[in-house]
Amino acid sequence: MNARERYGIPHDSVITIAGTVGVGKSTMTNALADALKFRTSFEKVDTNPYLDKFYQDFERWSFHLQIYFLAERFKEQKKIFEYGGGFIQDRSIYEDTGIFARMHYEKGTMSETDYETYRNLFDAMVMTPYFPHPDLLIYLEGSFDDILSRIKERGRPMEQETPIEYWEEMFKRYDNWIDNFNSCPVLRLNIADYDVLNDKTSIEPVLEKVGHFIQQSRKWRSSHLLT
Ligand SMILES: Nc1ncnc2c1ncn2[C@@H]1O[C@H](COP(=O)(O)OP(=O)(O)O)[C@@H](O)[C@H]1O
Ligand SMILES: Nc1ncnc2c1ncn2[C@H]1C[C@H](O)[C@@H](COP(=O)(O)O)O1
Repeated sequence: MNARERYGIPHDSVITIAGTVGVGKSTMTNALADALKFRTSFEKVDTNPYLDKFYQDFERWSFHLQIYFLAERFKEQKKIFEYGGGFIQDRSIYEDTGIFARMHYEKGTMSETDYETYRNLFDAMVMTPYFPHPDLLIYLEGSFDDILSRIKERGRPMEQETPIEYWEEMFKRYDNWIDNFNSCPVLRLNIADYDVLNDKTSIEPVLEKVGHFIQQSRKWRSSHLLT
């Protein structure tokens, strides 16, 4: 029996991994996809034509970058739908608006007009009854110091040159955002409680929780459709 069957995880599940920059989303995406034999949907950082420019000048490029990310994530969403699920997605579409666009608007590095335009587009594309929400959002959390060490260790030049206050602000916003998030079921995991890089067996308790959560949420969804 494979891991997916062992933990009762449906073959068409869609699981999205959320959390602040550097917390370990891509690593968890790979570990889960490998264990479940699912496809992956990654953010393409290296080929993003705006990301470097954005880190050099937030005001000039924040709108362009949000539109780019929105288009990319929407294409990925469509791909996941066309395959009929069975995906692990690195970062949710909800974080683009709930964290990034909002933060840049509130900090004054995105104009009100640009923010409104972006929000309207986001709501028209995503917040419709036709948008398939994931079965589960896995939220990765940890201490600010641990996350900062991971950003440093990974060493993307644009992130190294960004002031620490930017990461601090994002860290606080994530805390608040996840406490109020209700677009799909959430499983919170603390990065101190597993180590999928150095201990391959530490994915097992994660899979067990994932199976449990997805079964519960599917039962809930079907009973609400029936009534
Ligand atoms: N369990 C772990 N223990 C130690 N380092 C980790 C762990 N998970 C991820 N990392 C490291 O932390 C850095 C950021 O991880 P990554 O998965 O790229 O984060 P994200 O996708 O959230 O930005 C990478 O250098 C990665 O190797
Ligand atoms: N919506 C976004 N706005 C601004 N910056 C973003 C957005 N989504 C991702 N990013 C940045 C943050 C990181 O520098 C890279 C990749 O994110 P990661 O959390 O490491 O996967 O893109």
